[in-house]
Amino acid sequence: MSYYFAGLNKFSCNVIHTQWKPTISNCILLNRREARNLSRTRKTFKRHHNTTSNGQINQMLNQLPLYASGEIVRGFGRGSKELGIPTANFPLEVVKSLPESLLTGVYYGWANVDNGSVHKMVLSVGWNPFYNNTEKSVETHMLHEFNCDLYGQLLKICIVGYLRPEKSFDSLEALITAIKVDIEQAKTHLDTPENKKLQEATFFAKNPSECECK
Ligand SMILES: Cc1cc2nc3c(=O)[nH]c(=O)nc-3n(C[C@H](O)[C@H](O)[C@H](O)COP(=O)(O)O)c2cc1C
Ligand SMILES: Nc1ncnc2c1ncn2[C@@H]1O[C@H](COP(=O)(O)OP(=O)(O)O)[C@@H](O)[C@H]1O
Repeated sequence: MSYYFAGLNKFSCNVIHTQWKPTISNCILLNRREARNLSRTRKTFKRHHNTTSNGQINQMLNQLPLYASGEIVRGFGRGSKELGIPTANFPLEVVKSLPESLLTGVYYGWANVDNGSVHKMVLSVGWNPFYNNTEKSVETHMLHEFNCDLYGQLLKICIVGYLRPEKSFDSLEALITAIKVDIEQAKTHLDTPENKKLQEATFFAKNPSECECK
């Protein structure tokens, strides 16, 4: 079988790729189908960001899956009240610690809170052009109903794939519709066997030191 490689960066977790192929470090092995998916994502990305160079696109996509964690802090409170789509926000230091090559836009992946069950998620990275935010934010909406708020708890995310760039919209309804489409796309992408594997990542377990995270 032919293999293709996607590099990981310092935010990634060793155990993910060592489970798959212990002899090769800092790489993910992709089979032909996965490599085709990556190439398709690259083309979608290029269509949306036609000013972005191939180098930038490759750099961004090659670092996925990308892992991050931090305490959940307050945002503007619009997610629940205006959109009906609550988003758990990372503090500024976590936002700043993410690689600059992670371009702004909408992503999908996996997330858990305080080492609990791992849920599908959609993620917004950027300045929310519809609201013209002045501060960059990284906001996670988990596809799960929580019966309490999560402020102060530990959020861990694994960013798996890219969906689209951030946009401004003519109305709040248009923004909500776009996010609902993102959610449906995320559900489908995360159901593929290669993406489902990442839900089991040791990164999400209680004691991260057990997974040799870098
Ligand atoms: C999947 C997803 C896609 C989003 N896409 C956009 C977008 O295209 N443009 C935008 O201005 N904001 C976008 N947002 C961000 C929302 O505007 C933001 O989450 C909302 O304003 C709540 O912010 P708050 O947590 O500060 O209250 C997106 C959020 C999510 C979860
Ligand atoms: N499914 C969910 N995904 C993300 N956050 C959720 C979810 N359900 C409840 N929450 C809670 O709602 C908060 C987000 O609501 P939101 O109105 O966007 O407020 P904020 O602007 O303070 O982030 C999260 O910080 C979390 O405490």
